[in-house]
Amino acid sequence: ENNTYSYEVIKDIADYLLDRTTIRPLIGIICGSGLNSIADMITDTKVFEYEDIPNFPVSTVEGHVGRMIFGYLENMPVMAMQGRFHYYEGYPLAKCSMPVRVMKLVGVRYLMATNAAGGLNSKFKVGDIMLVRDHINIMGFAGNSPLQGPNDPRFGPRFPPMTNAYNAHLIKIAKQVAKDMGIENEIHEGVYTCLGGPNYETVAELRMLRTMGVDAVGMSTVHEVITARHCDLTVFAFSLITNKCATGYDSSEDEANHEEVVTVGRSRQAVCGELLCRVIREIAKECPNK
Ligand SMILES: Nc1nc2ncn(CCNC(CO)CO)c2c(=O)[nH]1
Repeated sequence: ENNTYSYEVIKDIADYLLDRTTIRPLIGIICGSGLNSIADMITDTKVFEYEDIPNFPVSTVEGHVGRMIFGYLENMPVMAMQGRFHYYEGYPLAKCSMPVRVMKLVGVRYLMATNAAGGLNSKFKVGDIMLVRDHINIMGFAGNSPLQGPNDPRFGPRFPPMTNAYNAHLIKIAKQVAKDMGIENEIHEGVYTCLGGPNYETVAELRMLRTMGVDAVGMSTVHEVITARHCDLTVFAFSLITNKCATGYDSSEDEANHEEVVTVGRSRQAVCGELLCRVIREIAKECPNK
């Protein structure tokens, strides 16, 4: 059943974590495929393996470990998920997104989500970073939403708005940070969509998505962001473009494969980590009493 995580169960998980660390995170981070080293930058850590957290799901995807890391980045208290849950693993979207509600009840105010994605926009090169300006919730078009089922008003409203789901101020900061880092020609802004997976897309599906204005395709993030906006977290997200989507039928177009996704992720995680830390540094300046 979609909403197997009641407020009370989520609260118990949050309390389990809060009882075992004095760290009180303001920022929640989700590490995408191959981007686990972002969490390795966190200092003064308290690490929880997912399997040790009562009622928490476990990650089953290669390239995804399964632990929640509390600690500090740029002197900001954070909690980071190394390994997330995907719909293609057989988890309902509400289960994939429940860690965001745990973050909310732990006291987090910002969600920073990263993912690996296929580049659909022809301007994107492998290794580029796309700041998510907006998303298209394709799975929601068929009624598949993490918010399906009874609404608990303690999290948020029955019908939450999704305009400006991705905070424009943080996108502006990220673009300035990219300029400071000298990577403005590897940074883009665009629309992300999440498909159920685990199969990659057909050429016809990719052409349809491109026609609909999608710039990058993945299998995560959208439902986590919907859940985050429902409980009023400020959202920042970026996609690491790990491969170009094949939009032609000639065999020269490279076929997506997971090993390549993780390899590119690992090769670009330093710049991804640097970008995230510099945005956090700017957030820290705006949160005097952290
Ligand atoms: N064409 C295409 N290229 C991609 N590169 C990474 N991902 C994100 C999905 N990552 C999966 C499998 O690599 C693991 O979660 C995708 C995708 O969904 N589609």
